[in-house]
Amino acid sequence: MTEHPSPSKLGLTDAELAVHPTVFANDVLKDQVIVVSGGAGGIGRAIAWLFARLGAHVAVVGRDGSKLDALVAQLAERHLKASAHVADIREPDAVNLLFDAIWAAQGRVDSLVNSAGGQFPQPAIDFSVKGWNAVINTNLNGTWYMMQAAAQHWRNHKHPGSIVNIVVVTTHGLYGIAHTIAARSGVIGLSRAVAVEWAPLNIRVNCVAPGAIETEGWNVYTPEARAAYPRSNPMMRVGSPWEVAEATAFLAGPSAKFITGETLTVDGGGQLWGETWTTGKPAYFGGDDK
Ligand SMILES: CCCCCCCCCCC/C=C/C(=O)SCCNC(=O)CCNC(=O)[C@H](O)C(C)(C)COP(=O)(O)OP(=O)(O)OC[C@H]1O[C@@H](n2cnc3c(N)ncnc32)[C@H](O)[C@@H]1OP(=O)(O)O
Ligand SMILES: NC(=O)C1=CN([C@@H]2O[C@H](COP(=O)(O)OP(=O)(O)OC[C@H]3O[C@@H](n4cnc5c(N)ncnc54)[C@H](OP(=O)(O)O)[C@@H]3O)[C@@H](O)[C@H]2O)C=CC1
Repeated sequence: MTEHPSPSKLGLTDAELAVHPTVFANDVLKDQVIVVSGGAGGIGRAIAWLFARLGAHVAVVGRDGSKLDALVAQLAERHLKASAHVADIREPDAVNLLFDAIWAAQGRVDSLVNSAGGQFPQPAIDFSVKGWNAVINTNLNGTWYMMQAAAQHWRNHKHPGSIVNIVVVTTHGLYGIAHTIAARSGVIGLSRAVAVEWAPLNIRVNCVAPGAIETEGWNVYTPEARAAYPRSNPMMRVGSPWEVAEATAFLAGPSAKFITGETLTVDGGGQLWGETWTTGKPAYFGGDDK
């Protein structure tokens, strides 16, 4: 994967996330257990901090154990409850064992937030089979394995639950990331379908669709593409992971107890106005990319 690292860190640091003001009351998720995939990434990390600060035990999931352990240590320093779980969401057996382990250790799971995911920018006409499969397996199949394992455990334990899937805004042709638009459209459709099937199990399923949110995940885009992201919406700025975290807390918790099958867009109005060119603006559209 080609990386274009920024000279400065993108997104929010743990020190900032520890004190960022929140609209929620301190104990709104007290005693709850929340699983956050991609919990050591940019958006997942903000979600982990917010949910832990709201009183939950946060089980953070990813492939890189050292990143997860470092985050759990940072949370523990502030007397916040968290545990680190290494798993590749593309491996259904590992995902099932993950939920077995969290239930065994914590005795409950209340919410699942799927923030693990990503893609690389490339014109669709040039996608390789391996590249296409990497994006579909991660974002559609991986998210599904997590959703199904969470729901099966809730059914077995006769416990209510809620799922929030972090997706991408799919209403525009977002140039250069067609594979992820396909995968995320699948997740949105799937969420709507199982919101109905799983309502009898007292499981709600919603999505949050972020616009351009500054995180280290952006290192897969060129500095020129990143510099243009503020023009992707009429607020003329990029979003913060905290803004996605608060929308996620709203949907995951009791504030959304009558909401299911919904997708909440957090994009500064980008669906209404703005330009997003993940591979640069082509000459055809008035840009200078050949
Ligand atoms: C309308 C509303 C307006 C809204 C405005 C929205 C604006 C949004 C702008 C930004 C959109 C989204 C941003 C984000 O989501 S950033 C945060 C997410 N994080 C990432 O994306 C991190 C990087 N991506 C990943 O890690 C992916 O998950 C990935 C699928 C690439 C990783 O999977 P895996 O580890 O399996 O992948 P590999 O590195 O092994 O690669 C597998 C094959 O994929 C192909 N590939 C990978 N990178 C590239 C590349 N840069 N170019 C072309 N092809 C690539 C390739 O075939 C790989 O195989 P090989 O290595 O063998 O060649
Ligand atoms: N930032 C943005 O502008 C936007 C982001 N999004 C989406 O929001 C989600 C979070 O994005 P963001 O936090 O910025 O991205 P990051 O790249 O910062 O974080 C993604 C996390 O996902 C984890 N992950 C990736 N693949 C797997 C896997 N197979 N199994 C387990 N964990 C995995 C990674 O951890 P590890 O490497 O340890 O496995 C990483 O911590 C993604 O789905 C992203 O596409 C949507 C719209 C815009």
